[in-house]
Amino acid sequence: MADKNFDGIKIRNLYKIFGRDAQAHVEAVKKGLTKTELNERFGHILGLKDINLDMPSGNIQVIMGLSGSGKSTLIRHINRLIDPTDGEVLVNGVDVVKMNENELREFRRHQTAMVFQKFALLPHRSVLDNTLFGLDVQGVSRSQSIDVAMRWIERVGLKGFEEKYPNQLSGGMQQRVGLARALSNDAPVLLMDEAYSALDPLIRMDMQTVLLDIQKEIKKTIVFITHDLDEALRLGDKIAILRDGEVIQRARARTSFCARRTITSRTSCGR
Ligand SMILES: Nc1ncnc2c1ncn2[C@@H]1O[C@H](COP(=O)(O)OP(=O)(O)OP(=O)(O)O)[C@@H](O)[C@H]1O
Repeated sequence: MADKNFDGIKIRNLYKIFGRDAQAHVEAVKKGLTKTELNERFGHILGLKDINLDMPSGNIQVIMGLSGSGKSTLIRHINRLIDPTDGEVLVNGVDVVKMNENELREFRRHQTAMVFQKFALLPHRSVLDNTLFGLDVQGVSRSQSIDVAMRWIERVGLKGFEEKYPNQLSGGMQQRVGLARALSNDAPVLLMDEAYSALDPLIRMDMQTVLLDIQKEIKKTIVFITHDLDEALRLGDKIAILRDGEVIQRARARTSFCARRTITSRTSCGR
């Protein structure tokens, strides 16, 4: 289970500029150069601009926004699949940006797990073997890892399917495997990038229920990206909305009246 002393995720003054000479333009962006100007004058793309977010331990932080608003860029900074142009990404008080290669490898293995939109299952591995994958990478012994994997397979509702292969499962079932694999790692941070967007609406709701149920028990720090307002309001303890790489609104959810009003009226309510 997640460490009670885990200090959550704090993102401070994060900027990402895509292009060959990104660093040369960050001061100008800080002084007000817009995404359009940066692109037209210098051929660089502004991915993120001055992102500041506090994601407390045990919360589900939803990131919403239209296509191209910067959601994937943001979540990929948390496990440093993308290096920022400027700023800090503090996970449990440690700046991921400053980690060396070894520290980063250990951090990714033990502190974070990811669930992907397209499931990212290995087609020639069974449900059990897919679920074991992260534990194999962590070097956990087989006897121990099988116990852990079987527990999560059961918890996500796939007991009896351990020996099936991904192509023998529906999309919803495949995503349950993705979730079981991520949870088996027991990392305090769970990153979910459009994890449910490929699922049919009823299955999607089902998976939201599975996640909320499990979260009551595991209390991970979850970052969940979605395009869908209803999903955001159902899942999020906190919601941040991005546009053109900037946070344009924040809301607390599941007090959903306030959040829905906030999102539709473009004002702020809660931090
Ligand atoms: N490797 C890259 N090189 C150049 N520009 C990029 C790169 N990755 C992302 N971008 C740009 O950064 C901005 C944010 O993209 P990002 O993929 O994070 O958006 P998104 O909100 O996740 O979109 P979607 O919902 O379509 O996945 C966009 O303008 C995009 O074109």
